[in-house]
Amino acid sequence: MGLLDGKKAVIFGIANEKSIAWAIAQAFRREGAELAVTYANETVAKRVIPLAESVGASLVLPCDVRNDAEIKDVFDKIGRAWGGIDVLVHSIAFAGKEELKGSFLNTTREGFTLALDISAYSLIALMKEAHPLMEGREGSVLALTYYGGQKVFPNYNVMGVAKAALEMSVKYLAEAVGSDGIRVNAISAGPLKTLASSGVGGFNQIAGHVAEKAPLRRNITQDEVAGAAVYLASSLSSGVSGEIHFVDSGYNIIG
Ligand SMILES: CCCCCCc1ccc(Oc2ccc(Oc3cccc(O)n3)cc2)c(O)c1
Repeated sequence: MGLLDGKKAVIFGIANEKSIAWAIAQAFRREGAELAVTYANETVAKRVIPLAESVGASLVLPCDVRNDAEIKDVFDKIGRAWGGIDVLVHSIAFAGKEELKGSFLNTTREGFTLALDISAYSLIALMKEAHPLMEGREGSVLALTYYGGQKVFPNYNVMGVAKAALEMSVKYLAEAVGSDGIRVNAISAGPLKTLASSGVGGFNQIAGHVAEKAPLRRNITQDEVAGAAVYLASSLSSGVSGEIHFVDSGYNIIG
């Protein structure tokens, strides 16, 4: 008896075996969910397709979230195959590498626009197409965020602004779709070594600081984020919406 038995879940953002989204896919499968997986581009395809097959994904589709036609195509295909969606996981972000180090003052208009488009607006773009497939199914939408969207972490720069926008979008979306029985939440994960984190200046220093100062005196794992994702995807969290749920060894409570 799995917590997600019979649930149809689409997961955006697996890039490789270190991805948070990959740990979520495995945990969802263990709990009985049926999976659809999307990948950003042909570069990551060669890693994602074998992973998706190994976890028995029913659908594996390309999706560049900057492209509204591709997003529409993904949900058309899922709608035809499944008739509906119960869970949507958004684990997507990007900023130019030159924006993720040095002074925030160096942020460019195009760097800002790109980061906000991919890392924040994309949740709204996905929800617009997913909404008709999710209404009335007590659906759950999950996004991934970081504390740098609430407090300043040098180098995180424009990604912090994007995460602030993402977190408020989670709340406005929760209000917009709540009457259709759809919940929208985010998991704010502590620093994790992923393909993405290699692009953020000062990552190792922050991860070391967390291990020293966080209540649990250690960094978290992808699997711990996945456990919270199962809870937020399942009916155990049926009363929770518009929430930013920290999985960070408690670091965010430290002054
Ligand atoms: C200074 C803060 C250190 C802790 C950062 C924790 C973290 C690690 C990874 C995170 O996810 C991303 C995703 C994409 C991203 O943009 C990238 C990643 C690699 C290359 C590149 O050009 N952009 C940056 C961070 C994230 O949002 C937060």
